[in-house]
Amino acid sequence: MGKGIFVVGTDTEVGKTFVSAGAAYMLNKDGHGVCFFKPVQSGGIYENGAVQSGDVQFVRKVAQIEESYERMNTYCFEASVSPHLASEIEKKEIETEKLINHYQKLVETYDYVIVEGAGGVVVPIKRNEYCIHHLIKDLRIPVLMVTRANVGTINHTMLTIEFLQSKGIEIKGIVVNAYQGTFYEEDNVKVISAMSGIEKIFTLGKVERGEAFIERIKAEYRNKLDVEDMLDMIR
Ligand SMILES: Nc1ncnc2c1ncn2[C@@H]1O[C@H](COP(=O)(O)OP(=O)(O)OP(=O)(O)O)[C@@H](O)[C@H]1O
Ligand SMILES: C[C@H](N)[C@H](N)CCCCCC(=O)O
Ligand SMILES: [Mg+2]
Repeated sequence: MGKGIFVVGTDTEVGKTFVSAGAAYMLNKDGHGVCFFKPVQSGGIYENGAVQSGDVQFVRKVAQIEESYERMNTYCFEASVSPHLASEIEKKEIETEKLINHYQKLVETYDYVIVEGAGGVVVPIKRNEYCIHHLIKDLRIPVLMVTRANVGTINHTMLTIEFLQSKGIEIKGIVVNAYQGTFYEEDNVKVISAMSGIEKIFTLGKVERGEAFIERIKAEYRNKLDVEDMLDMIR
């Protein structure tokens, strides 16, 4: 039986997929059996005549995961809105049992499973019923938080931490993403560290797009986050 970690963000577009890809790559390179799981994707992309999860495709590419696409994503909706609304628009009900079962199958097969939600932790999967944090509880796994580095992150990060702790969800660490080392970003990390008491806080730099983007992401990861740190969090 393997272990799972749920990558949560303080918002959408903070870099959950970016961080998941790097983490999966590091573990894979170190010889561990690792898979990525995106239970619900909204804002899917058209590929080979079907709507697919761009997050799954990105992580598979960076980490060279060979698992079939179907096992790595349960629901994928085209509308780029909250999952509960995307599912209503497309008249496809999300069965939460399915999400749990798919995760179970993966965690029985792999040493480590990296799960990515959608947006932040209070994003609804089913209207008035079930959110990302409910899924985290049902999967019984700890979380790795991804936060922005820039101005505004102290508030978002602390609110997310307080909320997760109030639900009894364990936070293994924080990745402060797209960190550029400005004086205020440096101070943001200090403040979050002191206010939260969370020991494992890492920073990942902003990788410029263009040629060899994937290779530069991998290099950024190798330089910043030791595989032992990653294993420490996920174990
Ligand atoms: N450190 C970084 N350097 C360069 N680009 C980055 C970095 N982090 C994220 N990005 C880019 O920013 C965009 C948003 O990141 P990402 O897709 O990982 O966010 P997300 O939190 O997974 O969003 P969602 O809630 O939609 O799943 C992507 O295009 C990604 O490639
Ligand atoms: C479409 C987007 N990229 C994500 N997949 C879903 C983000 C949902 C955010 C909902 C909200 O917090 O208001
Ligand atoms: Mg994502």
